[in-house]
Amino acid sequence: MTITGEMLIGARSHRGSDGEFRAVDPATGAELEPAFGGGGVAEVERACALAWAAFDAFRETGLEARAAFLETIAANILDLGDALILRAMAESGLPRPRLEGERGRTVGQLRLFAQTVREGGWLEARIDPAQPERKPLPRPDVRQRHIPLGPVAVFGASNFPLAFSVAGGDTASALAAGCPVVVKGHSAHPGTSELVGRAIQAAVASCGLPEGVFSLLFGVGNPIGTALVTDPRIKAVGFTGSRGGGLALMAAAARRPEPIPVYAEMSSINPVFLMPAALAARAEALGKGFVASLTMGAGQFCTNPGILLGIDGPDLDRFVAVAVEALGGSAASTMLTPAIRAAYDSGVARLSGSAAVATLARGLACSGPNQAQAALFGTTADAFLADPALQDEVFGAASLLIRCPDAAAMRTVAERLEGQLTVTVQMEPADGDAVAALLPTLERKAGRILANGWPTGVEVCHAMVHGGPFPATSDSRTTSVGTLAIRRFLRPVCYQDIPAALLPEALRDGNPLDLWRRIDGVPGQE
Ligand SMILES: NC(=O)c1ccc[n+]([C@@H]2O[C@H](COP(=O)([O-])OP(=O)(O)OC[C@H]3O[C@@H](n4cnc5c(N)ncnc54)[C@H](O)[C@@H]3O)[C@@H](O)[C@H]2O)c1
Ligand SMILES: O=CCCC(=O)C(=O)O
Repeated sequence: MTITGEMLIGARSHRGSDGEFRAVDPATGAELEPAFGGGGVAEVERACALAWAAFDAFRETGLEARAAFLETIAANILDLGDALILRAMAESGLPRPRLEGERGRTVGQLRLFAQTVREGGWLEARIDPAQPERKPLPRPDVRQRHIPLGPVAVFGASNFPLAFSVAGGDTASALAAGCPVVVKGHSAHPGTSELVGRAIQAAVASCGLPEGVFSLLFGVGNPIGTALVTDPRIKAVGFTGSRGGGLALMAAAARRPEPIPVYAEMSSINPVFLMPAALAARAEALGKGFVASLTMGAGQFCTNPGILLGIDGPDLDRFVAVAVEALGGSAASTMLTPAIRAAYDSGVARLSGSAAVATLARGLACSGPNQAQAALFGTTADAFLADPALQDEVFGAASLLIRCPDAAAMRTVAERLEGQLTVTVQMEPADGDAVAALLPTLERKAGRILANGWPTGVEVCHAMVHGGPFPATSDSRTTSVGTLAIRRFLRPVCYQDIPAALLPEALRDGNPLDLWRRIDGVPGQE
């Protein structure tokens, strides 16, 4: 399939005329063909008009039809073959195994949402039958189902050009909910975005859906994103990116005459608590495991372990010695974009320039453009508590070890942390009491709590929470990975004393969709 540099607006391909840009191969610095035409207000207007026109029909598609649509997208992505992997490698600098794995994750995510749509539990159908004889007042017939919010704007993330981009979790969960999607593609991987976008566009056509169900827009700079978020037909936003970008879009959405939710995943340093018995039992293995997680994907994971806490002592010294050796031998890696590399360098300079921070190790020297060295820094609990800037995210393979004098200091630092996507405790059974004392704090700080794993590597499943309190995300009640993500794009509607013939299928007597429903408070398949 040829990459044309065009946007996809409903069924049409369209070249924008508001400037142009090219992808850059971060490993070489070379620009990649073709040039992509930038879109503006006119393209946003067209895409949103089509999305709104498609909404009522799309939201009433049958469960099987919508599930089949998601599965067709998955099949179309696989049919792109190696061309997709080669383009994504060239645009991201990420290695083939990573991208092939990410393609599998993207396809699996679409199929998991298809299964979820078919099951229908997301409708959360509830029926409280009328009780005309009730005294002193009769009870009306009250029924509830969830319906989609409306067209959703999705911002593709730079660091996962497949699993968090055009057909990523935000798009998959929004489409599963019955929401048309307008994607603002990331300028770091426009060719990858166009290929996947055409896979979705083809699925819309082959499944007989209204063309406005999906559009893909590109723009030069930020104006197009702001125009999209402020278009009145857009009813929610999915975003993964910088804290600044997320906050700006949240502000734009809040200023609208009709404010809308922006589900932004922004920043997290994912603290790892090295508990005493775990260090005593396996400090060396923990040191190696930490460095492997830190340097995965050049550290460009939102789940990257950016901070470690341990209690001072010889076992922590054992951990440091192994981590320093492992990190010191880690090869420099190509980062996604010059801007992300510059942000990383700036963060590393800030830490290494702090009088309260020691540089414990740096990775092997860079040997090509846009490469970055891993870094491990150390400080004390007191110094960390004295300088809030020390918990600012450094997006990349850099981490800060905090030496605590005792468990109480570890708990004090934990209380001071901002909201996180993940917190991890490396523990042995003998650490149980200490972890129990920490857990209430950890629950208040994070969306996901791990024991003895590493935060990088998010399982796409029903129980996953990839979210957390601000500033990890804009809404701690949600997740952007896992089937609960569909909830972000749904709202409940109550039907009171509505004539049976006018009720949606999900709420009709006889349960024609064979759903699990809550009848008079009792769950079942009546
Ligand atoms: N939390 C995460 O998972 C994650 C992922 C990638 C990047 N990041 C962070 O973001 C930084 C920059 O990387 P990035 O380019 O992916 O993120 P970014 O926030 O700069 O851009 C993400 C997308 O949002 C758009 N955007 C950003 N700010 C905007 C604004 N004010 N108005 C309208 N649209 C806006 C961009 O055009 C892009 O399409 C990284 O250095 C890192 O700190 C975080
Ligand atoms: O970068 C954000 C998502 C991280 C992720 O999905 C993973 O760790 O697998």
